[in-house]
Amino acid sequence: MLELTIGIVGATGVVGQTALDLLADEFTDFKVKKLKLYASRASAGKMVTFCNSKITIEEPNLPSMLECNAILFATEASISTEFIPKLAEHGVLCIDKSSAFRAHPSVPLVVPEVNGHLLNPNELKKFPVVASPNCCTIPLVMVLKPLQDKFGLERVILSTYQSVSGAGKPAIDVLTEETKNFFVNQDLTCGKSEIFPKSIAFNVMPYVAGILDNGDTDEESKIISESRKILNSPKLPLAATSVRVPTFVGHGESVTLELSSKVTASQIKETLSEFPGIQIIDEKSAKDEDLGTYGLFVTPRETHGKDDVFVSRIRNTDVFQNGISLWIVSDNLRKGAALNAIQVINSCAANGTLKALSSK
Ligand SMILES: NC(=O)C1=CN([C@@H]2O[C@H](COP(=O)(O)OP(=O)(O)OC[C@H]3O[C@@H](n4cnc5c(N)ncnc54)[C@H](OP(=O)(O)O)[C@@H]3O)[C@@H](O)[C@H]2O)C=CC1
Ligand SMILES: N[C@@H](CC(=O)OP(=O)(O)O)C(=O)O
Repeated sequence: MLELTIGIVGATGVVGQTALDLLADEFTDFKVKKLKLYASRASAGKMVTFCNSKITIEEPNLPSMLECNAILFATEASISTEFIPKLAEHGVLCIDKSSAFRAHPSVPLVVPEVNGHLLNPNELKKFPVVASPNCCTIPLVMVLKPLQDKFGLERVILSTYQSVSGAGKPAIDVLTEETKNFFVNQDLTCGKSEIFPKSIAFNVMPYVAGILDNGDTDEESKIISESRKILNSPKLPLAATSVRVPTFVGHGESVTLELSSKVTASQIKETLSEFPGIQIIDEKSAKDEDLGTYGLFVTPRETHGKDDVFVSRIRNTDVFQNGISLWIVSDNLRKGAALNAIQVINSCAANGTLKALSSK
């Protein structure tokens, strides 16, 4: 098995911490020979325990990062922009969780189950950078891809229900504080925090990141453009409304789509259940005792710590000629972020990319 030195930039954040958990689980096909952790100046010097060894957090710096075979960037886009081109030049595989390189024409935007064939060792040898999509894009394309391949995809209308962990660790603290304030001080002013423009506790907000000139939010625009790139369908009509809700982990997505041919709900179930990484929980006619762990449908909280993308509430709708509505939910920190990135490293270990890069 390939033994690798792996780096995580943003190791103290929610995505970085999830990546650490996943690497400690040893679910990967490669072995972590050495782990190097990076965060901001405020965290530099702190110790993190990983598999019984203590690792000192460093500020990102090129000499140290060049010791890595692969680095996961789980911090803001400006850090990726600063370091990734220099590391790539030296043959370090960079997996970027930020949005910095997602639209770059020479950078593959990869969900391994959907377009893992883009992890081509010959191409990655030239520029070893892989972008990992937005946490709503990943589960959405996991569901759209098998339907597109089998039935043809005409259009998509999406509304998201995004947990606060999508906005990082400080956002989890804001929801906790606002909730405590309500119960302890009976204070529920609709004031803004440093993270959200209005109070998020006991509220919902049709606003995830800034609003662009066309009226979409930045989040909506990313979901649209990234889905089109991954599905290789640059003109796919896709309308998205991103909504922040007061849950901690797990993003939900309500999707209505039009397919090119007439399809029943049971054909959709059959097709999706054959796709790796998807679980269908949609037993509306079952008796209570036969419903299993998740019951009739899956909620965001139930996905916490789970790797799969869950699909429920699959049904025909007459709003389009061949219309289908369904509910998607997954752990935004796992498949929506850290897990997808580690799967990319895994695939690059398996297909010879990392071996080719180390001999560069
Ligand atoms: N959360 C999610 O669901 C998803 C997040 N992403 C993307 O992943 C990235 C990380 O997000 P998330 O974990 O949620 O964010 P967090 O706010 O939880 O963590 C941010 C991390 O970045 C570090 N950091 C901040 N400034 C610097 C710096 N100058 N140099 C090095 N490290 C720095 C922080 O270190 P310190 O603790 O020292 O401040 C911390 O480790 C972002 O690009 C985000 O857009 C993508 C998909 C989903
Ligand atoms: N913005 C998303 C998470 C995220 O970080 O997305 P992106 O990597 O596209 O900025 C959310 O808040 O739920």
